Amino acid sequence: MAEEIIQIKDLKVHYPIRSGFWNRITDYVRAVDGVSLSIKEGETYGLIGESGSGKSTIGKVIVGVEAATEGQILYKGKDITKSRNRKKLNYNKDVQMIFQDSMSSLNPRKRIEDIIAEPIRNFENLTTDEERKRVQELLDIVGMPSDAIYKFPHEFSGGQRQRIGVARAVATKPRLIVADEPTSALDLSVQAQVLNFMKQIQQQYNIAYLFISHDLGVVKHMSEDIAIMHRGRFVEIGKSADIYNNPQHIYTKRLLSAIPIVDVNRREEHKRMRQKVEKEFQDNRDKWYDKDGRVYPLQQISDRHFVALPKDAINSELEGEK
Ligand SMILES: Nc1ncnc2c1ncn2[C@@H]1O[C@H](COP(=O)(O)OP(=O)(O)OP(=O)(O)O)[C@@H](O)[C@H]1O
Repeated sequence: MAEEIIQIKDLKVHYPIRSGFWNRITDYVRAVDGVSLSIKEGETYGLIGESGSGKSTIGKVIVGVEAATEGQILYKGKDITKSRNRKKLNYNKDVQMIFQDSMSSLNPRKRIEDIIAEPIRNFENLTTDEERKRVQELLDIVGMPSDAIYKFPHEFSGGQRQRIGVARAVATKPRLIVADEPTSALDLSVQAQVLNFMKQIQQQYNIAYLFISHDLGVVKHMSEDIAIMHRGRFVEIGKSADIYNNPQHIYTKRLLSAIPIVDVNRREEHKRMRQKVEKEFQDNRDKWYDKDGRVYPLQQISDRHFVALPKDAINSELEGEK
């Protein structure tokens, strides 16, 4: 069985809000408020939530561009919030990121050769010929022509730039890639191509992905395990098939009901189902959320399925156990 490559334990990221003449801290944005997850080697973990739920912040802490307020991140069992462990484990080489917006994440003034070679230069001492060979291999892997090396990012389409972003992320032969909405800026048909070759590369190189998206439909095709996030906390986590077939939290049900359906004959039925789910959500939100509008801690409901059950359900279960 695959080993866990990364474990996040009770991660919190709170950003201070300053105000007033003295610019004092008056409150905190609890962007991430106590989440735990683990990703196995070569597997994809899907992180789903609407805008502002805290998904990108988790990704940023993993790649080290944001700091954790509390909690631990273990890579191969070692806490990488300590810089000596990051160095010892080659963490910065092994963990890479793919961004949503390839136009702003690829330097517009650099040629593709330099963009892809940059991470290699940070970690390896290759000759110019060796480096060019590696860059051309990487372009080949993501299905781009070899003369792309002489061009600049604006000379490519969005889908092609996303491929270049993937080639760059794969350049250091990473073990884990944080993919933050990698296809949400692309047309549907191009999305499918990019997702397919991300899967191919994963199998070829045994890379694990943390796949971040607001789109449940996309994550379903990519991930073995998923977490649904809302206001900094996990609402429901488990095997993606279990959550899709048997969602338990009213928020998850609402997200699933919002996925558009293709079959025109079922549109009316789907509309009625959406209205029913929305009513359930509005009628019951006080039970499922605390006074700050946050979900309660996760409870295990079956082998790998955890749900942030309402407080009443937790209390009545405890009553039952007495
Ligand atoms: N540097 C920061 N300072 C203060 N607040 C921040 C900072 N970065 C993010 N936030 C806030 O933290 C919350 C979570 O942001 P985050 O970007 O992680 O959400 P997200 O789910 O990835 O959303 P999106 O899909 O829109 O990127 C938001 O309320 C955001 O405004």
